[in-house]
Amino acid sequence: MKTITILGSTGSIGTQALEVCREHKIKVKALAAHSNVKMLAEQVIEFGAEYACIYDENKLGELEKLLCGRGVDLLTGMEGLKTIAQLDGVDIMLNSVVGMVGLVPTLTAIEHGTDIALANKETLVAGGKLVINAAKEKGVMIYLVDSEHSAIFQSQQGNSMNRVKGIILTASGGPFYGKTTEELRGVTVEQALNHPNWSMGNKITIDSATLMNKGLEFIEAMWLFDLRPEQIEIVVHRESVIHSAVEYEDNSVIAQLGVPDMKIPIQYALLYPNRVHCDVKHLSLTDYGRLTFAKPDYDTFKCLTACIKAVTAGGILPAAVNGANEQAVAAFLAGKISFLAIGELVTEVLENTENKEIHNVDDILAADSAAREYVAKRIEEGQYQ
Ligand SMILES: NC(=O)C1=CN([C@@H]2O[C@H](COP(=O)(O)OP(=O)(O)OC[C@H]3O[C@@H](n4cnc5c(N)ncnc54)[C@H](OP(=O)(O)O)[C@@H]3O)[C@@H](O)[C@H]2O)C=CC1
Ligand SMILES: CC(=O)[C@@H](O)[C@H](O)COP(=O)(O)O
Ligand SMILES: [Mn+2]
Repeated sequence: MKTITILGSTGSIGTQALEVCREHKIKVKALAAHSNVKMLAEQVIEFGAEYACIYDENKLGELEKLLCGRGVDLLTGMEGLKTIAQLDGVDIMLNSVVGMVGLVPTLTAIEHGTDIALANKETLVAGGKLVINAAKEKGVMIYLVDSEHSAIFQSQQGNSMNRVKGIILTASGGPFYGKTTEELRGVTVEQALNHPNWSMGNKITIDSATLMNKGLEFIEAMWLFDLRPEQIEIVVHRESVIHSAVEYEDNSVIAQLGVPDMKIPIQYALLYPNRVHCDVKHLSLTDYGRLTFAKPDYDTFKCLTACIKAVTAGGILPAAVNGANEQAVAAFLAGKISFLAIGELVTEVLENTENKEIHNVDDILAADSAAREYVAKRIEEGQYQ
């Protein structure tokens, strides 16, 4: 029986991962959330976890009350996440927290030699070089949860002798596909959260609407599959049935398909290499009738362009655009800035960040903080309402 830990167990990925654990009898040793103390306590009780971490210290007292007398080790803050990342006897740590906060726990688990199932894409965007190098050095496996990267990985199975020419990274286009900048002026949070195909947490759903998500995934793919920017073609595929594809040297293209349900890649990551029953709908291609493909609109969706420019330049710029985006998305969700301001702020940070090489994790954290401060200041100045 496999034993896992989950950071971000109360979120969209975390709760679906626990469904997989329930169905496939995976032992859950530790769980962590940010502030949803009630759901965390319920999960800890149901799955018999030995450790529980609530990141927000102010909620620790409440967690103590909810888990009183159960012999669960209670943790908080970054130290708590790092403790979970270094537990012995764990086969896989699923990192499904949202945002850059996942970077240090990922590096800690790798250092400890624990395999990782990675949903937390911001970790690779900001710290790809450190994460990949550390994983190689320690011989740690990174199982991929993001649907496109799981699809690329799945499309490579049995092809280790074959040369990859490039990949096709599919994008749904989000709720605002086909809209002009003028039409995007004044769109609401509710409209931006209305993803056509996927049910996900708020931050990634906004990233899908701005196409930042595809920019983050472009960077993620470069690190995971050792690709150059020109080897990645982004294709808008409105139906989200083809989850991405790999093109080989002979121009043969191998893709992974399925209904848009994260249970498939989550289960594949946790049970790899086994394919067993998964509680999702059957894919009926005849019900779809036809599948469509188009080029993305790089002018309107500025975040996508900013990500590609950032990763092409390298250094701290991917961390900077990611930090700017995290700050801007939080402000948009809080009703402080417009939808279009997200792309403008991310671009502004890209253009105003002096690039540097990354030597260690502090370089990444500093670039992230500087970008966030820049965005917060611009919003405070009233530039982006
Ligand atoms: N949802 C999806 O389908 C997909 C998501 N991803 C990626 O997976 C990650 C998670 O996404 P998603 O599940 O949608 O996000 P959600 O917002 O639904 O969930 C985020 C989870 O992270 C927890 N969390 C946030 N900050 C911390 C922290 N500092 N310490 C501990 N826990 C924390 C939250 O706890 P709390 O509930 O207490 O706030 C919650 O459990 C993101 O990086 C996203 O890009 C990738 C592909 C698909
Ligand atoms: C489910 C998943 O992996 C998301 O990252 C998804 O890709 C979002 O869809 P789009 O960014 O393509 O709209
Ligand atoms: Mn994805």
